[in-house]
Amino acid sequence: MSINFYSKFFPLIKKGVASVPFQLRPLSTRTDLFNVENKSEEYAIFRLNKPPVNSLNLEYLNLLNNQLDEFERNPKLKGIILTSDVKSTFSAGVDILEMYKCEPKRLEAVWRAVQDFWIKLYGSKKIYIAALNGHVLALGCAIAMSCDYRIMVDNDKTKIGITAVLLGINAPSWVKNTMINTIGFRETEKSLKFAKIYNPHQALKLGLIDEIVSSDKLLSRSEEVMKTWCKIPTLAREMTKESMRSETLGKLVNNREVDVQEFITSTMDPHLQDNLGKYLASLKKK
Ligand SMILES: CCCCC/C=C\C/C=C\C=C\CC(=O)SCCNC(=O)CCNC(=O)[C@H](O)C(C)(C)COP(=O)(O)OP(=O)(O)OC[C@H]1O[C@@H](n2cnc3c(N)ncnc32)[C@H](O)[C@@H]1OP(=O)(O)O
Repeated sequence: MSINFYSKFFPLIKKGVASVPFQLRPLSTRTDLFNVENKSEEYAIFRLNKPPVNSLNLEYLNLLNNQLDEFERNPKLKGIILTSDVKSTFSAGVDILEMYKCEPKRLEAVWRAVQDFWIKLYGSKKIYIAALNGHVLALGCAIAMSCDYRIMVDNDKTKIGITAVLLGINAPSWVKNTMINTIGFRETEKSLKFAKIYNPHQALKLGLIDEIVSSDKLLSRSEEVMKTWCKIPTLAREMTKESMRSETLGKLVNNREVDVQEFITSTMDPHLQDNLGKYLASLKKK
């Protein structure tokens, strides 16, 4: 079995690693939109910070993709805790303004960046723990499901799920596959077909998340889990992750153009544009 999982799927990144010698990174990286805090040589906390809801537009996706590459380039780093500094929201998914009345070229770039993000995250050999401080919707939910473990705050008002179908959208197959791998086929079918949104206790029962903790314990519990997992023999853990995920990953890696075209065609559809307009207005009316 190949252990060169990351380089198999990311030849350009491999090239970067080969040509740029590893350099020691500063202890933390802070931008206006996210914050990386290296807790030790072994793991870091990666906090999204794009109020009000960490929606993902093209520029933000590009920024986050660069940061994922940065993590991959650090051979000592074993894991990342992905969380959000935005009060009550982990992520509301793609910025709907990128999809509404959009230019096809820009929409294509957005979706390619979404694909890149998922491929990098789902295909990473590192340990990703999602510390879900708030709402986890649409692509935000796909991101959480692509991590290795999900811990969510104990707050009945916090929502997690994918409601694409309400807008007339058939979720992309890689999102469906990620969900099937997380909660199984039947629950995925019900969840997507009926636009199910769950509170943390419902999500735990389903296996969509792995643990619930009070908000003050979210990070300490995530770090506790991370420290335990960092002790697992690295190579064996990485090989196990690769063997569990390569088939699902390959389905998008080998099918990116079709996925892009499907997304553009369905998003540009006048009926969907109409729905998106009404949806945006309803979000703003609240
Ligand atoms: C719409 C297409 C869905 C497609 C799904 C398809 C497949 C799933 C897999 C991949 C997905 C890809 C595409 C997407 O991810 S599209 C994003 C879909 N996201 C949502 O439907 C979430 C919508 N948001 C909410 O439900 C709530 O905002 C939330 C529960 C997250 C937070 O509620 P809260 O009450 O705290 O805040 P609000 O007042 O609702 O929002 C504040 C502010 O933010 C704006 N906003 C919210 N979400 C988005 C967004 N995704 N994009 C852009 N802007 C967003 C909202 O309009 C408010 O704006 P303003 O009034 O302050 O101007």
